[in-house]
Amino acid sequence: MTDPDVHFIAVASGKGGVGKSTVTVNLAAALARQGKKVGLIDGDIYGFSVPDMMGIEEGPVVVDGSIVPVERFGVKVMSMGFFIRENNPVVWRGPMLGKMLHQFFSDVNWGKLDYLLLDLPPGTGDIALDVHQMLPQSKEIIVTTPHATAAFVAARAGAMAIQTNHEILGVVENMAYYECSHCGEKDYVFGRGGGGQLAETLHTNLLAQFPLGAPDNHISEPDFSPSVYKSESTSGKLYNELAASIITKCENEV
Ligand SMILES: Nc1ncnc2c1ncn2[C@@H]1O[C@H](COP(=O)(O)OP(=O)(O)OP(=O)(O)O)[C@@H](O)[C@H]1O
Repeated sequence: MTDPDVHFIAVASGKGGVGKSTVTVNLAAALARQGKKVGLIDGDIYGFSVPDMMGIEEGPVVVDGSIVPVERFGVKVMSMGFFIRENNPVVWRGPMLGKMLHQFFSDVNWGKLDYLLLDLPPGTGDIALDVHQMLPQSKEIIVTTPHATAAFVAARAGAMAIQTNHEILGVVENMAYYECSHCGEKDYVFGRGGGGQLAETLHTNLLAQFPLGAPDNHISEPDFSPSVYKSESTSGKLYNELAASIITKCENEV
């Protein structure tokens, strides 16, 4: 994957469970809805979850010696999850995982892409560092919840991005509030201000704030997925706005 026209965007977080993978798959789907050619690498190699979150049931196929990624919601996806039977844990050591990730870039037939998103493992461990170094040209989005501690820990992931010379596109605050479906009032159940505070610490912008709430998807729908919000839902619209601002940031630079 050496095409100079591809925008690489790594999505990082300090802590696990803040919604990094949710943000990655939804941003990828929203970019695809805006007509972009999008790839997604599930780099959370021990804790892969992207295929399940997107409702992918099939695996990639090999054509002429190269792996063809699975396409879902217009997004081409590669994940360690495709190569692990059932839901077994990955018991490989770091260097093997690094090699595997390398192959996701080199041996996969991505075709023409505008954006390649990378769901990083949480934190600042070896694999996160490997991935940062593997993609020197990558930009980054840092995901946090509004809680002050989450934002504090996420600042370390931001510092890693800066140390590896990755440009930070901005901060996304997930689970920012709960909006009452009856009266519309917002309840800041996990506290307030973490995203803004993190953006300030990293000298960047708060790009988006996503509310609490699972997608209103039903298993009987033909394109069911547990985690991709419908375009016309409240969160889906916010993801469309985030995708538009990412496109502006990435494509309008000189
Ligand atoms: N805005 C949200 N509202 C409700 N639930 C959410 C929201 N965002 C994420 N979740 C849920 O929170 C859980 C953690 O989300 P996710 O897996 O995206 O986090 P993560 O940061 O990638 O975690 P890890 O790095 O540990 O894999 C999932 O069950 C997901 O469905």
